[in-house]
Amino acid sequence: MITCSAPAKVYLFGEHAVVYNESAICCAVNIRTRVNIEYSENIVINSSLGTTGIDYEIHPYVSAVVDKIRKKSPYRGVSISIESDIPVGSGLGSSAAVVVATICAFNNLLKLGMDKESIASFGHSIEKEIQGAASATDTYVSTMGGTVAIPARRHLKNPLCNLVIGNTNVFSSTGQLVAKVASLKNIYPEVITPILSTIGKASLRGESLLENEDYRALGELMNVNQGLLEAIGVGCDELSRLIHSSRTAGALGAKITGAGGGGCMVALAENENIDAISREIKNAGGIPIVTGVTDSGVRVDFDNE
Ligand SMILES: Nc1ncnc2c1ncn2[C@@H]1O[C@H](COP(=O)(O)OP(=O)(O)O)[C@@H](O)[C@H]1O
Ligand SMILES: C[C@@](O)(CCOP(=O)(O)O)CC(=O)O
Ligand SMILES: [Mg+2]
Repeated sequence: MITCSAPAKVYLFGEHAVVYNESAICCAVNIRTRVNIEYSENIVINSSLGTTGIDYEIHPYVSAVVDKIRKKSPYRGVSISIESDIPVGSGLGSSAAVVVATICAFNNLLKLGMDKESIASFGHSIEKEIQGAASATDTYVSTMGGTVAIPARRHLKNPLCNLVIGNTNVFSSTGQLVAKVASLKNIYPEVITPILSTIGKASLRGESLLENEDYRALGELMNVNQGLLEAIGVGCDELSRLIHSSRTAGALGAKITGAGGGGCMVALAENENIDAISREIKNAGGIPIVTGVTDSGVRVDFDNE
């Protein structure tokens, strides 16, 4: 049996805009998905979503990995069992983490000899296949860990501040939200394109603020980014409540992370405000998760094959 795990991620800046090649800053965070794999008579995929064979309804991402690897290097069967601390369909990159950890597990079981760059780019091809348009950000950051400036893939200083995530517990499908932004951009290109490009500029400015450890300004620009995400239609009442409560409780900045339309927000917080922010997220109907950036991307946790 082999166990591989991969982390979730949050965007300090740039979700959605990054799909149109604008800049983004994305951090791997300390919440992980673990994938166990072993040889078996046939193909079994087990997760909190159910137990299936190859099944593009219930396990589209894992099924796509299984199919693609089988074409490259045929094998008889495997049993895959997934345990995850990352809420599914919540903007924390659960899809990227499960894809990257599954590829890593196959890589070790079948001795495919893939390096991390190949795992990340294989992961991106799967996200594109299932999600429709998809940036390479989630799969890259989940593979490599750390705080990464996109598109340069430059590792930045990890923020010394805390990250308080608030989960609305409202499921949102990334594919649908990406399609919604595409449709808005199609109808009003002269309005939406500059908004996406301004998000990219906020992100670029964020790179130097992060390097200078100017978290006050970083938070202020995260709030600007939030306004622009609202403008492209990916906000919702539940997210707004958590974002505004976090700011009232002292967050330096707070915004959606990931696709939006539900899912999670992230607040940048100094130590003394963590408890108040968590409490206010709870009072506003959300589930708080206090976390930090991890440098540990995808990894093998156990291998006795
Ligand atoms: N633990 C898991 N086990 C099986 N599939 C998962 C798991 N986590 C995520 N997925 C897959 O990823 C999908 C959610 O991906 P997505 O819509 O991109 O949201 P996000 O990546 O923000 O969580 C799920 O519907 C499921 O297909
Ligand atoms: C909206 C987007 O920028 C991020 C989506 O992240 P998540 O799947 O919601 O965790 C899409 C992408 O980059 O492919
Ligand atoms: Mg996803």
